[in-house]
Amino acid sequence: MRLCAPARRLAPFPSSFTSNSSSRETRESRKRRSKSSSPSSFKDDDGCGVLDDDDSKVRCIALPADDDEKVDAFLSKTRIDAEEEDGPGTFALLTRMKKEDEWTRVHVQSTKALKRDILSATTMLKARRRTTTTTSDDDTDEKSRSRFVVAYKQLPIGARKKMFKDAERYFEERFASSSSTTVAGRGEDDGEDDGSRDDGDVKNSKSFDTPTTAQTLLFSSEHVEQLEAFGFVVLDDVVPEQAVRQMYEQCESLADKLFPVNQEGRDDDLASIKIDIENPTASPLNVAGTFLWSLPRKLCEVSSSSSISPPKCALAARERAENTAYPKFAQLAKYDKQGARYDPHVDYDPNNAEGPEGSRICERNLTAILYFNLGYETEAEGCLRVFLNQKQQEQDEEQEEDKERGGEQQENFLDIQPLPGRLVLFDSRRILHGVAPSFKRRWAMTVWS
Ligand SMILES: O=C(O)CCC(=O)C(=O)O
Ligand SMILES: [Fe+2]
Repeated sequence: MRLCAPARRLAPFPSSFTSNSSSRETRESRKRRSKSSSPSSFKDDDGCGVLDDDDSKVRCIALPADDDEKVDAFLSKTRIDAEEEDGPGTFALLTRMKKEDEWTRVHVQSTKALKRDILSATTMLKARRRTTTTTSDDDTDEKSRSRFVVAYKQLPIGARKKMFKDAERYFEERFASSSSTTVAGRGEDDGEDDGSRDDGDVKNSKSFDTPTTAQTLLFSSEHVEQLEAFGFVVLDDVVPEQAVRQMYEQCESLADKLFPVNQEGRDDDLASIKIDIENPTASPLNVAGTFLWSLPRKLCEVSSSSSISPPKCALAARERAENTAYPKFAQLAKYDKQGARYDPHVDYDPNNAEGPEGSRICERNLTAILYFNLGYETEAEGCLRVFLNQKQQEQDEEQEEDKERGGEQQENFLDIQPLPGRLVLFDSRRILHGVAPSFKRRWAMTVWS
């Protein structure tokens, strides 16, 4: 296995795991907000407009699709900007596609920086509109119909999920005659944890050749022993090159459908993909997800055929993976910005029981990550940084000292390159890890079983 040379001790990653810092909206800021946002009917001069729906308490804002300045000015005027005290919030967003005359619906949830989220979503939708609409003889008509509609409402903490559902219903009734693409960026995430809740789905319109399946013969007893001893194991080329390529292509086709987590300490964009394990070859990423969900069983099988006890994390993961009542999701993550990273964290949080049973953070046992990064073969950036646990580190240091007295001390982490077809498995409850700054688009699929 090719690993990056251990870098310096990790300075820029503060040990901030999950942030729970979203401040509650104060009475004053609510007052300010309601004073500053008065209109009660849809005004449409300037291409901007606001509608407050008294019954649903949803505020709906229409923004021109082609004028960033106007959008910016309007959002500032309505005071949903990052400077204002961060209140929990929810919004959803629609744009109208010209040709098919369909609504594309994008959901975004946010507790912070609402304006930034809206702007990045509008930018993305504009880009998508540009690539999907052809030049038309009826440009005026397109302009008049192309605008973004944002519905949002400020909420007390804890009420977000319900509100999100309400906003969704509101959109359905008001606008959505048909929706061509559904993107669930952050699903039921309440925006306060690591943003990787397993919810929502991405339906991909592109059709693929029948994907090649991932390897079935995978683990040796050494791999299982490594997982037990170190808490993690790395396996290369678990997916044939052709299959990695198909997976990579599907990732790229979904690139503009992912949403930023907007959480301190991480810069990835996410989508949660529903995995149909009954129909593994439904799409290349479904192959990948099915494969990742099959790993706990494989680990246990290899253990029993080699007469070694399966690692505890694998046993617990198998139970979860094989419970057919639990929905199966995989997280698709894209690190796209220059220097995008994910600070050190542990995937498991015993206190986080949000979401449906079977996909809660407090239930995670085994983390399985598959990389699709064609073009990363020679890069030493965007490594998965695994911190060696103390016990192991002490052992390594002792050995090192035995070998070369006075030699350089062993670093306490290992950098693992996100190479295409590489699989990394680790104990979700034991392993502290992060993503070192990446300077090239980086794709990973993760399943927590
Ligand atoms: O993509 C990776 O290598 C790791 C990402 C990660 O740690 C996570 O999403 O929890
Ligand atoms: Fe993680």
